[in-house]
Amino acid sequence: MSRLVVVSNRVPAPKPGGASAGGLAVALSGAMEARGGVWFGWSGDTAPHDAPEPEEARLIVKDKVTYALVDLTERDLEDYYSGFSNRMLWPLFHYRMDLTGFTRVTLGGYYRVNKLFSKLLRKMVEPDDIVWVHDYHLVPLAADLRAAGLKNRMGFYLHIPFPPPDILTVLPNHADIVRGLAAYDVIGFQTPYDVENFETYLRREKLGRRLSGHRFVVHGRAVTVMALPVGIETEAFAKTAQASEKNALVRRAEESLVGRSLIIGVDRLDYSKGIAERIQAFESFLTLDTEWRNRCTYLQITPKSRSDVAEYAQMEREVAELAGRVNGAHADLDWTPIRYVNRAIGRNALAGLYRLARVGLVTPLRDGMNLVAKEFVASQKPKDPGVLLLSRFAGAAHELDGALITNPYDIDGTAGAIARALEMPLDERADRWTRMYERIRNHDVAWWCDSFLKALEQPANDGAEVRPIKKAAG
Ligand SMILES: O=P(O)(O)OC[C@H]1O[C@H](O[C@H]2O[C@H](CO)[C@@H](O)[C@H](O)[C@H]2O)[C@H](O)[C@@H](O)[C@@H]1O
Ligand SMILES: O=c1ccn([C@@H]2O[C@H](COP(=O)(O)OP(=O)(O)O)[C@@H](O)[C@H]2O)c(=O)[nH]1
Repeated sequence: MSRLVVVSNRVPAPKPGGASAGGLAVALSGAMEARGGVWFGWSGDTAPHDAPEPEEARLIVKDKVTYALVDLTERDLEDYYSGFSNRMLWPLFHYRMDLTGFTRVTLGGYYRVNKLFSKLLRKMVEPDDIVWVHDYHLVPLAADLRAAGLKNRMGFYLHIPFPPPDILTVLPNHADIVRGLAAYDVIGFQTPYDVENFETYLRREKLGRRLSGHRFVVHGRAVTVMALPVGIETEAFAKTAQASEKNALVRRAEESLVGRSLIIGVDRLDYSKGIAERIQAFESFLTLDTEWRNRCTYLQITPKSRSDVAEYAQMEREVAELAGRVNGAHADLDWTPIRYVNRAIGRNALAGLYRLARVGLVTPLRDGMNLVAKEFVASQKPKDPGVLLLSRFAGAAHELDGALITNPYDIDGTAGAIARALEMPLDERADRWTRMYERIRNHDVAWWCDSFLKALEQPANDGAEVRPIKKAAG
């Protein structure tokens, strides 16, 4: 078995109190701990503005995993992470052209950091290693590594949606980004919709086509393209949830409900998650279904995220104001309808809270997958499960057909679905839950990881023409 080298912007390197809220790190941690290898990426630390460019990554070895970490300067983070990745690619790929901000400076920073990663990484990669790069921050990395002579098998997985061509082409360097993808041997997307959008883009822009099945020609190079939905450690998560009934925080939360039904939402504070629309739907539900007043509590756990990006800072204010306004309008002397928590909760307690909840609200406006939806399902009591309300715009909706599927833009429709979920009889709840649990048990994170690596480790021998990759501009 070849050594695996995983590359991602965020690396959950072992550090005291380092609980990470974010699905990529959560998904990969289990897989990396099981297989071992090298995990390369940003350390999470900021180097001083005038620090010399690093010549080597900093290594931390824990069990089977070597974490190879790079500090980035404030300028790099501003341009590459906050700028091009999170102010251009993120909103655009989540269908939010209105929130994008493109500048040549941030674009330059994106290519600059990818080149820095390539410079440090190629010193560590051995000829037999397989390299698996994750997410939109690092698309050009393989082209840079190939330009430096690396011939390894390299795969790329996109954790966020791949948008339709009319949206993607808003990106001034869209052709370069897709040329960057062509340097990989295997490209993984979350859902068949993403593959469909990719294929339509190639056809319309005349940059490639499907050969057959999973094989595509992209910019003249043959690559494997797959829809492979990311999973969770389903059975381990279910056990954690069961054990978490005794967790002190969960017990406190349960006692504080004094018998009221719990409705839960767990999301990074991100406009893609539809938190404001969800709060509005909850308010509409309280207004329409007055008999539920003082009989349910909505707990929204929302750690702050990417606060250096202006759109996130603005959203922080708007959501806090909205939650405050709804509470002001509907609270009673002994009841606060919405508990809005801005800190990250550890996964043990989270599992117990999901299990306590009668309803899980997962209503993003657009989401690559959404692991919270799967964690909620994994945590339920088989004999008395809660109900998942799931946006049709989450990747998870392609798999979790036992959820109540909602349109988060339809505020009153979502309000009606909350009432339906709270009132759903046990046999229907159990039937829906069983279908979903079976799906996530059979398609867990180990399945996802093994399926991708199998495709990456076995070169396809289809004789398709492969011509050398031109270096991506930057
Ligand atoms: O690293 P951050 O900027 O703090 O953001 C956290 C992660 O958010 C995104 O997660 C995505 O991956 C999940 C797992 O596949 C998926 O369920 C979710 O729908 C996606 O939004 C982002 O793609 C990651 O790179 C970030 O680390
Ligand atoms: O307070 C929190 C909030 C979230 N999470 C975790 O962060 C991940 C969020 O992943 P998801 O795919 O739902 O969305 P993303 O944040 O990656 O867009 C899930 O595993 C959550 O359990 C956490 O550990 N603590």
